[in-house]
Amino acid sequence: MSAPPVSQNGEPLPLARQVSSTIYPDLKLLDFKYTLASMQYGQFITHDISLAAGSSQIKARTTKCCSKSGQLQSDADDRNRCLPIILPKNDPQRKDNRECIEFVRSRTDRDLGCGSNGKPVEQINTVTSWLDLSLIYGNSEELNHQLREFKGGRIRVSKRDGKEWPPDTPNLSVLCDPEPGKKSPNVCYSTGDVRANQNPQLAVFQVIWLREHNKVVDGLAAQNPKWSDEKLFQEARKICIAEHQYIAYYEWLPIHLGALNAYHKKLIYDTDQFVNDYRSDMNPNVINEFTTAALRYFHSAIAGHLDIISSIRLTQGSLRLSDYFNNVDILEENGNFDGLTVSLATQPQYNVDNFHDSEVTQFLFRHMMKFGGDLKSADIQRSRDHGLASYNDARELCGHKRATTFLDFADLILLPLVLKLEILYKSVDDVELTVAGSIENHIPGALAGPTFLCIMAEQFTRTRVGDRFWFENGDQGTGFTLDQLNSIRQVRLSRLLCDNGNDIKYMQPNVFKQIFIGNYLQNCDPLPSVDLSLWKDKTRLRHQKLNTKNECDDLEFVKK
Ligand code: HEM
Repeated sequence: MSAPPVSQNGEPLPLARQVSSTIYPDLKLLDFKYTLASMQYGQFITHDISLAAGSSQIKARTTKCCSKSGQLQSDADDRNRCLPIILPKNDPQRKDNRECIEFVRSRTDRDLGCGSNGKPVEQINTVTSWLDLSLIYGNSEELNHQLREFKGGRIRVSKRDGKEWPPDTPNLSVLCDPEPGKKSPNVCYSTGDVRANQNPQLAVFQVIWLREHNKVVDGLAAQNPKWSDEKLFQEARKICIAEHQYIAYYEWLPIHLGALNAYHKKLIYDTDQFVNDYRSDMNPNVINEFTTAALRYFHSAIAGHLDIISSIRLTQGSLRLSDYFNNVDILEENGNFDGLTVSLATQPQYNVDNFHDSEVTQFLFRHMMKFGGDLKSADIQRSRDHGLASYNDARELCGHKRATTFLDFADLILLPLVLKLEILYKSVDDVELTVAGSIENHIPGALAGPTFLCIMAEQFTRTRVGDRFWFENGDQGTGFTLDQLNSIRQVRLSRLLCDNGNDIKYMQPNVFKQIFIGNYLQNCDPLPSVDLSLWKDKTRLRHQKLNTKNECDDLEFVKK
């Protein structure tokens, strides 16, 4: 019902940390094509659509299963709350007298008293599953109201150095890990998502999109001075969500799923017309196998250091990621905001493969300690916590032959890695989706193997087809006009970085890709942006014209 899985013969599965160190060693291989923006936008998309209730994605929780210094706590045996990640005897962290890494189980429908008897528990997503910029606008009306200024349709900001930043949170010690003993006040942003301060470049995107909303809203207000705060806010929100959906599906997805694959699966369309593929019977919720396994595969693209890079792409400094988890002070110091933004568009992401940077596998959220957590172990432990389908089940569901021997896995996985699976697991049916899915050979043109691609394609279909407000659908009441839609289809993330950085003058058109032939660094101005004049209220104009000509009868006719 809720117990984590054991192996087919009833013995425990290999320790998650053992699997992590055997399959995912630290090797820093740079991707020669894609930038850190590609990795970081993936996390931004994730935070828009998924946050498992109860899982700590920023720092240790109050329920302690394993202390910060790595000792099992009294709650550790409470299997409803705790599943501490046990360190194997030969683990490097054992030398520091540590025995475990903190792991609190996700909350389920049973915890909320709404599970059904006799059915396995289900985890709960605490954010809206739609791609709706909920991490900027909030996941509830209450939070949305806290975030709004209720003047001119704007989102509340703090102004510092003449720039707009998200307001400071009153929950500094809950959401951030402030630097002890620091003289100047610590910055900790209050946004639509609790994870906004988790790492500096995630926070960069939070700031960019907040400023984009306020930029769009000011543009709309200039076109339509009579519009109310509510009208301005909702129209700007609708435009920003459309821009985000366009960037996610037409810029980001083709890189990760493969452009042809995305096209054939009807995730993207080559058209200048409306596309209305909404299905009221489509469940848009995030699939557990997607969010707890497939999408997390891109954790391997995380770089353990972040460069600070000038507008003309000279590296001016570098910082260690684990020094800046849950601490975004750096964004507002010494003009670093632009330096970190430009670095997103310049620094290569790490190869999407089975290697992970030790900044996230040894030092995650370490906050002044020598060691910290291990993201890969957490991914494996979380997949057990959520009771995911096995690799063999998922593989079969996605149209591949069910394996009966380990060698059968060699159709999709390189032999040396199959052998590692055989050493770790007792039976082919014990092999976990999150593990084997992440070592499949990539499909040409995509950044994942067939099983993860199949799960991701299913999810991204549900996310678009299950969205009644999908930006391309041309709904008469809620959608855009064709001109407006085609203007949104011009937008690029590059232009957003230019417009909403502090003072960025140059950018390559596709910031997910490194500067190369066909993607040269160029002046920001010619990069396309949404033409807000298309939102000038035509009905009012026409109304005025007709009235001035005293043609009220014609107006009645037009209305009809
Ligand atoms: C510096 C970058 C990142 C850090 C530090 C980070 C950290 C984390 C942490 C701590 C968790 C929770 C682990 C658990 O206890 O279950 C998590 C969950 C997750 N991450 Fe990341 N992550 C990063 C980037 C990414 C990227 C690039 C992607 C995908 C493109 C991604 C996708 C996910 C997903 C899908 C989840 C599960 C969310 C949920 O449903 O609760 N993350 N990440």
